[in-house]
Amino acid sequence: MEKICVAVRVRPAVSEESSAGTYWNVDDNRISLHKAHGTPLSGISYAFDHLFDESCSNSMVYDVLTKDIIRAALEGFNGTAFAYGQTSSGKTFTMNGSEKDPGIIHRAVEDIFERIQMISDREFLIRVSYMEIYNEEINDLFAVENQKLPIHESLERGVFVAGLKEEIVNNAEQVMKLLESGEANRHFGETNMNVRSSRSHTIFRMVIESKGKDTNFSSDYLSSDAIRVSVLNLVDLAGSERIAKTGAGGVRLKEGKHINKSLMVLGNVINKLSDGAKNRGHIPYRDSKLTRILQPALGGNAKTSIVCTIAPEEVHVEETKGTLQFASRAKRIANCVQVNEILTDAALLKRQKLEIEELRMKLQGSHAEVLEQEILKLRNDLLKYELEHEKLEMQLEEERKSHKERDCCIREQQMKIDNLSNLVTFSDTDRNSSQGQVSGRGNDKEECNNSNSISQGDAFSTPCFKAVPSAFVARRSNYSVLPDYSPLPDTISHVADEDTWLKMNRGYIADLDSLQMTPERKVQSFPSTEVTPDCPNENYKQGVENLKRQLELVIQERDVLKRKHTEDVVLNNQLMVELSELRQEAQLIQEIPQRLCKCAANCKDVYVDALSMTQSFISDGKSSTAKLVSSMSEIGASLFTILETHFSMALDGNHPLENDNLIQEQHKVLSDRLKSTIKSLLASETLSSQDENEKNPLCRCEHKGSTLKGETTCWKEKLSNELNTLKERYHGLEKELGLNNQLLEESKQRYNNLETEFHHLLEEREALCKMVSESSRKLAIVTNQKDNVLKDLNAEFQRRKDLQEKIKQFSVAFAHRKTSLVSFHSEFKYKIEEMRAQNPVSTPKSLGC
Ligand SMILES: Nc1ncnc2c1ncn2[C@@H]1O[C@H](COP(=O)(O)OP(=O)(O)OP(=O)(O)O)[C@@H](O)[C@H]1O
Repeated sequence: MEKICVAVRVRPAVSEESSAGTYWNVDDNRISLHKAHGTPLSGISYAFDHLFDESCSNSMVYDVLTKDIIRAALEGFNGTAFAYGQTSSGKTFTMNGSEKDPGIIHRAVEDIFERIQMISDREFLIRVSYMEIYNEEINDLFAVENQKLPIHESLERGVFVAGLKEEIVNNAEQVMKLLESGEANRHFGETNMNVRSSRSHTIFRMVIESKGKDTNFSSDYLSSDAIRVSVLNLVDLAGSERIAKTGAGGVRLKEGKHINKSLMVLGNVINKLSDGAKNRGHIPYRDSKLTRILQPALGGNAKTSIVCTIAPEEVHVEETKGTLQFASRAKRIANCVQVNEILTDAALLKRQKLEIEELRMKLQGSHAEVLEQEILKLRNDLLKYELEHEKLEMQLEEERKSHKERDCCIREQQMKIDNLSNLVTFSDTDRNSSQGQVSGRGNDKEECNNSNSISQGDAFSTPCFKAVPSAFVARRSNYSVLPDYSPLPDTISHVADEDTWLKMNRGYIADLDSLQMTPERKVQSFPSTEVTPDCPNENYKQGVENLKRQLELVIQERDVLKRKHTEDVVLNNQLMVELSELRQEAQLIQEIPQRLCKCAANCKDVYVDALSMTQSFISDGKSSTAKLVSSMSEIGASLFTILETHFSMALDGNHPLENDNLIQEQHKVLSDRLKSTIKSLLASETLSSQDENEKNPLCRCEHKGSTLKGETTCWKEKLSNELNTLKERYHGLEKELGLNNQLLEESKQRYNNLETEFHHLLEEREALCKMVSESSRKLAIVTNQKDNVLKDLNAEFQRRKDLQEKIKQFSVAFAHRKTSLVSFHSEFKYKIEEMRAQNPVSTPKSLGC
């Protein structure tokens, strides 16, 4: 993107003005309005890329502002240079110049042909055309018969004027001659402001085509066959004008209206473009032929420079301010510039061939080796990644398997623990019952004694399992409702007999033969920091349950937070939409002062036209009626100017009330003028008519008319009618102005309300943002908690594993003890048998002792 280059040129003053007024001060690249005694007027100061004061020549302007654009045009960039400013400010002087000091167009033409001579490696073809836009119609200045030409648009040519004569030119002289003939066809006219005023906008266009001469390979081989086409527009605009000042009527008036309208559209286009890409919206290029033709130069593909010409006289202050405002807006526009190259088929083919050649060379040369190596390396890397991937997949699979196994194992272990607990509980009951049996066994013994020791061996026989099956079976059947964990005995001596062992191992498939004999060691009771001795398994389960519940809660909370977050995001989006709507509305409101400004300018024109028409009815220009009308005209015009100033101040963001001094000054000047007019009129009136005149200045005119000699009655009536019409129009305008003011007030009010609302919304949005960040923070905490819970679960899992390991050790030790008990039992039996055999008389009773 490239900004438009904007410069301001101050024309030398036409006449010496009284030093009482204001003046424009040029300092480096800044221009500001100063009071007579040198103090700058606040708010009226502008800076530009370049500023040319009265002493600057056209050659300086060309060198600084346009030379680069002209040179870029030879390299294939589109270029446009135009002059803008009020009438008689020096636009034509800048573009066309004089004999002594040729203007931009002449210098550009000469420069182009000089440069072409210097560029040896390219061929150039230059076509020129010259057109004017007169009363919104395009005329060919090279061929007078080509009038009212239409504008067309095509993909290849963009926007173009159909039927416009284009002359192929070979040298500067040829162009100069053509220009001269074109100038002759151009519309000029005399106005109060300029004896030779341009009544049309003119566009001198040069189409520069170039092609490389050398078709062999060169460093620039890629574009040797491509054709570069650039369009250079040199534009001299007609000047904006105040009809009151130019004194235009009839044809001039019509021309002036067209000029003003097209310049207004240009101003609108510049305004929109200066708003920046985001806010600009529709650009009204099509509203005038001028903007349509200049479209590429305004925000399009062209290097553009604008020279804004101003008149330094105090009487033109308002117009100058308008021009400077236009210039400062234009300064903000950026164009997108690029070389215009057209590829012919041959060029395309050649370009592709070269590309293929280049690729082949790359492959064949040492580059190919590097590439091959690189490919090999990449392949190796790929293989490595694949292998790693496979390995990781296998690991993952193994992990999954082991995880499953572990799960199964845990479940099994859990069952075993349950069984053991049941059995331990059962063994207690069993022991109690076996104690009862022992005490009952005493009776049995007695019975045995009675039955002569038939069942002696029963004293050592294993307790009958079938004797207590029902309780055990009942317990087993209620397995699932049994407590999951019961304390294991501290020593294995409590479960010393084989049957009880068998009972204990029901449901636990333990291959006793495979059990290794381990050295006897003291079996630790179950260590558990958290497990209470009375019901540790229950506690474990409960702990796990709690953790699970916590996890669920955390997940729930996370879901709620997520939902809330989504809702917040939706709300935020809605707020953003509302915000952009409000901004658009505010934009519209901001445009109101601008519209009011235009409205005031139009009203002023109408008012001044009407008064100048009235003046034309008065034959005696020195009569008091003429004086009255003329001073009314001036006062009215000044009033409108004040209004315009106020609106333009509002447009620039300055509140009119803030510049109270200026307003008061203007007000004072006006009242002084009014007073002096009334005084002079009063002096020529009779005493009787004086009172009446003071009350009603319009009646005064009538009376004056009646008393003045030499003025016919018919004339008087005409004048009075005219004045009445004027009065009505003036009142109408006053009303309109009042309404506009009211509208402005309302708009301001609305704007303030909107601003307040906007602030509220911003606050709300901020609060929402805070809530969202708070929610995110909570979410992070909850996620953290969840991680902790998962860690706890893993720890729990590990503890269980350890526990199972201990149970296993306990089982091994238990088996070992059992084996030694069994061997002890059989040894004991054997010894008793032996003793019995040695001492057959000893009684079982004594043996039992
Ligand atoms: N920089 C300058 N130096 C000397 N004379 C100038 C300069 N600028 C303008 N003038 C003179 O001022 C007069 C008006 O200038 P010019 O015709 O160029 O104004 P303009 O802006 O083209 O007016 P319009 O819009 O009416 O065509 C001419 O006589 C011109 O020679």
